[in-house]
Amino acid sequence: MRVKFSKMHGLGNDFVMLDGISQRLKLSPDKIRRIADRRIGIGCDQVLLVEPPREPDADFRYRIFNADGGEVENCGNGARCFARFVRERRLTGKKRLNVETAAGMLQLNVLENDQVSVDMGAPVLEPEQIPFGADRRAESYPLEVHEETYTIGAVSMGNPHAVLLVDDVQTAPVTSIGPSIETHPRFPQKVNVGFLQIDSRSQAQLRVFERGVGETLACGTGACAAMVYAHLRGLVDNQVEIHLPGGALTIHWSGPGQPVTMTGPAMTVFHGQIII
Ligand SMILES: N[C@H](CCC[C@H](N)C(=O)O)C(=O)O
Repeated sequence: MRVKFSKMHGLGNDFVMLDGISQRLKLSPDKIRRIADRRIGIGCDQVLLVEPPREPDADFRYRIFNADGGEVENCGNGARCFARFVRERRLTGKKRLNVETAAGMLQLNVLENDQVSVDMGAPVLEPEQIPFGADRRAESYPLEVHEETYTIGAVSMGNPHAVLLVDDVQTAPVTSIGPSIETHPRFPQKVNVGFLQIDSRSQAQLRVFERGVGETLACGTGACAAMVYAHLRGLVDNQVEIHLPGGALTIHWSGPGQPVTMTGPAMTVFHGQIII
């Protein structure tokens, strides 16, 4: 089957965008893995599928698949690219979009100069909703990994995140303990793992070992989760510029129960057809 796609990225977190409205697609985990494979396919961190909405007040439904083929609940960088994609493909002329995801509704606002702002909804902090194994909700949690005990934050942005504070993000053990935390038994649906260096009350640096992918150049939900954890610990103000290896995102959050807003770029690289 020939399938049209657009290759896009948000700060180097790269995506294959598929229009499931103008073309009938039958995807499987194996097909997703082949599309995402950087040798036998197109290559990407996530495959994003645009579908007609099921909710009455949604403009579109958008589904997210990690490179390992697993479907997940949310993708921040992907949401910004999604907004640009549906406008470029003339699927809408709107600049304010309501988008249905497995994690709930997102509000997207297309701004000038390739920027998109996303209302990511309120973070979820109750352990059983993350899900994370803990007796009760706490500001941070001890986590045993390879006979070491790490202090983590646990936050869901629709998808689960563990966040560790580090002194130097360049030397953080992203690839040595990232995989062990990603598959830690206290995270029954696995977890994205963020390593956060706080430089001031409004500036921080972050690297993320993403569930189902590995380390990416940027992670939008990871930036939101990391800012929420730092804010809960009283270490940052209500707006923080999070610097990831691929570039910076502006995250705004004013406290529990409030939505997190993420603003950043979305770029289209090329269009093509793949035979799957
Ligand atoms: N790996 C994530 C999905 C993609 C998130 C990331 N690419 C973003 O921009 O938020 C997960 O398994 O929950």
